[in-house]
Parts: sequence; C-alpha cells; structure tokens
Amino acid sequence: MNNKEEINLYIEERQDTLIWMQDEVELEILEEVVTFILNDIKQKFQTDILTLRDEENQYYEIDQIIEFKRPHTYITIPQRHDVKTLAMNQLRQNRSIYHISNEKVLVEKYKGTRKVESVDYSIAVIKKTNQKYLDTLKGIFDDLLIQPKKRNSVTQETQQTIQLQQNQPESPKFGQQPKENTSPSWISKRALNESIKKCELKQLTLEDVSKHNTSDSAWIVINSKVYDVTHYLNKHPGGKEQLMRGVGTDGTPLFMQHHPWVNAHYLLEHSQVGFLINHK
Ligand code: HEM
Repeated sequence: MNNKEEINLYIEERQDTLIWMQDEVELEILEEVVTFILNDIKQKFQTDILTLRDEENQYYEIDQIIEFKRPHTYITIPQRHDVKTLAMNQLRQNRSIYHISNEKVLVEKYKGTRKVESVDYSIAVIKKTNQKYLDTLKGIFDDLLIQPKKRNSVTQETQQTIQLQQNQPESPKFGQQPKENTSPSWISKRALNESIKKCELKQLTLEDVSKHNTSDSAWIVINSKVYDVTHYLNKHPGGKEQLMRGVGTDGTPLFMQHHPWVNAHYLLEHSQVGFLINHK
C-alpha cells in the first residue's frame, strides 16, 4: 500500500506543504513544484537568493530536499533580518497545501483555519511559469556578466542558468570548508558568489553593530570584520551565553581572551555582513 509523503517549507507567516503519494510522483515533478514555490517566494520577498535549512540548521539544495525528503525546511534570506523565520511550533497564518500528481497540482490556500482558495494547476503551467522566471533571470545575468565565448543553443544556456539558480548560494555547514566548484560552466559559480558577496559587504560602524544584540539578530565584530552569528549561537562550543557576551560589540578582546587559536574567519566566512569602519 502506498503512503502519503509530505514536505513543508516555512518562511515568515507562510507555510507551503507538498503532499503526494509515495512512489507515484516523479522526482522531476516534485522539483518543479518546489521551484515554483521558491520562485513565488523570491518574487514576494524581492530577492534572488534563498537559503534552505532543516531543523538542524543544515543547508540544502532544492533537489536534496526532495531526495532526502526533509519534512521541514526553513527558508531564510541572507542579510534580511526583517524577514523572520518563525519557530516550528508557531502557527502560520498563510498555509498552502499542494496535492501533487504527475498531471496536476491542486493548491488549497488557508488563512488561519479558513480555506480561502482552491486552484488547479497543470504541471505544464507550472513548468512554463518556472521557465518564464528563468528567462527573466537569464536576461539579468546576460546584462551583468561576460558572455560565453561560444553559445551553443538557447536550451543549453537555459540549462546552465538552471544550475546557477539551483545552486545558489553555496551551502557549506558551519565550520566546514566549502567545496570547490568543479563543474564546467561559462561563469564560475564561485566567482559569481564572490562578486555578489563583495557588493553586499557593507561598511559598518559600532553603532550599526550594537543594534544587532539579540539572539534573533546577533552581530559581532572580530578583527574588524562584522559577522552575523545568529545561526552560530547554538553551535558555539563555548555555549550560547558566552558568545552572547560579545554580541552587538567588538568582541575581539573577549574572543582573544578565550581562544586566540580559533580561526573565526574560517568558521564564519559565509556569515560576514561587512567591515567595521571607524566613525569619527
Ligand atoms: C566574543 C565572545 C566569545 C566568548 C566570550 C567565547 C567564549 C568561549 C568559551 C568560554 C569557550 C569554551 C572554552 C573551553 O571549553 O574551555 C569557547 C569555545 C569555543 N569558541 Fe568561543 N567565545 C566567543 C566567541 C566565539 C566566536 C565568534 C567563535 C567563532 C567563530 C568562537 C568559537 C569557539 C570555538 C571553535 C570554541 C572551541 C575551542 C576549542 O575547543 O579549543 N567563539 N568560547
């Protein structure tokens, strides 16, 4: 007998639940539906980059969520602290349930416990919408990046853009060296990430840092670099409370007092939000 499978995606007041019958729906279709939902989230929150993690704070790519059937995936947007991810046991106001088959998706939308909408999408429409989103993205990339030496065909380029989009951003675990990008591509994913990151790193004052002094948004300065350690708090080997002592401040002296041998930048490179500048 076949069982029901379920995946939940969470961001702010929103919960998207995918339900399908085990072994009846092709993985490729599930991936299209997850992509469809994530594209919608990207548009609503006006961002190109989403980060996906499970309850253990482990990072995932879209295809991995499906492959490993992560039941709960939390979506965050790097450096957007106005977008909160609610705790698991908190009720979400906006819930959509996607009942998926190989031909169509029935979406039921709820506000609280009240059902407000029920829509049918054919898989073809979902694929088309995803493709449209990619084309828009491709347009933006084309404007931004150096063109490939040889363009083979539109489909191949689109395929590469799919890879770029789905692999964004790189997903190392805290404390782990990110894997080198070895896949051939007309623009190195790493170079792209780095250029995006460089643009995003801000010049910050101690006053800016002091505003992020809670466990919901915890910034710390170590050696003139500002890191967002919100997600490292529960991973800090010395405990959350110890790390909180330095949050919102230049934590370099405390850091050096306890463990001058620890390479903070290696551990927190991907959580850097900027550089400390002297104000006045
Ligand atoms: C600035 C505020 C901080 C304080 C007060 C603090 C304090 C501590 C304390 C008391 C320990 C336990 C040492 C022991 O077990 O004997 C510890 C361990 C550790 N902390 Fe921190 N810490 C701070 C910031 C950080 C930051 C920003 C990082 C990292 C990126 C970090 C990474 C570590 C690591 C890796 C250990 C384990 C060290 C080892 O096993 O040798 N800490 N910390």
